[in-house]
Amino acid sequence: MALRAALRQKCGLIGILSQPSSSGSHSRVSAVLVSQMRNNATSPKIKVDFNQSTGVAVLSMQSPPVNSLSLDFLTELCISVEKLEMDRACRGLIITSSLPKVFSAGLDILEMYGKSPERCGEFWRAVQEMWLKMYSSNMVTIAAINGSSPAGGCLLSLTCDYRIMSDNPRYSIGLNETLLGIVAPFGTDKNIIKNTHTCSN
Ligand SMILES: CC/C=C\C/C=C\C/C=C\CC/C=C/CC(=O)SCCNC(=O)CCNC(=O)[C@H](O)C(C)(C)COP(=O)(O)OP(=O)(O)OC[C@H]1O[C@@H](n2cnc3c(N)ncnc32)[C@H](O)[C@@H]1OP(=O)(O)O
Repeated sequence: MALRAALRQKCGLIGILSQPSSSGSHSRVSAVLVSQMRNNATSPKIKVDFNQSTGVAVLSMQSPPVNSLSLDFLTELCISVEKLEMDRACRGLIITSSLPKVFSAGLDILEMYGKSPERCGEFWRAVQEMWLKMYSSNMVTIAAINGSSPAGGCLLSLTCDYRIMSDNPRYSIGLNETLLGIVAPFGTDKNIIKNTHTCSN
């Protein structure tokens, strides 16, 4: 109830949480997705539904099996958020998963093994861009965590203004990446590459 009151106060988003799927789509966002589909051989990993009447967009992560945050995924996510950010009609963003049981498994582990230093740098820059873009967003952002959300998945939800998680004891969330020997690198390119190499060796 406190959350609903806060949302009502901040930007009149009451009612959104109880109707996560939108009734209408936004033509500009659709154009972006069509363009992404043209550029990507694979199907889109992100689906955006914008509801004109509420000013709220629902961004659904749809990258089976576990919405892992690969470079492609992060790039698509950032483009989607950036486009919504530029739309003054869009005041709120709900991030959720269209997969059963998993919100996001965090960073794609395969991006951290056997890759060139250049690719590692590109990947970690994309991670950084994602959380900076989300954290500094002008939109009211909500993570609707409808499944497990370890490590980078947890980070993604922490970048949002609000988090709501399904009440299911089988879903876990937390910053468990050190269990895998992964330490998030510092901000400079030199350290990013050095640190990522440490992880993959
Ligand atoms: C530059 C940075 C600057 C600033 C950072 C700021 C702050 C720092 C704060 C935080 C840093 C955050 C760092 C994060 C690092 C990471 O995220 S590392 C990844 C950690 N993730 C995990 O350990 C998750 C492991 N997976 C699971 O626990 C389960 O898979 C999950 C509960 C998600 C789902 O379970 P289930 O439904 O049973 O599915 P499966 O386990 O059977 O998995 C299905 C297939 O998916 C593959 N998979 C799972 N997770 C990943 C992954 N993370 N990456 C790639 N692939 C993954 C799994 O292997 C299965 O594949 P298969 O079917 O066998 O081929």
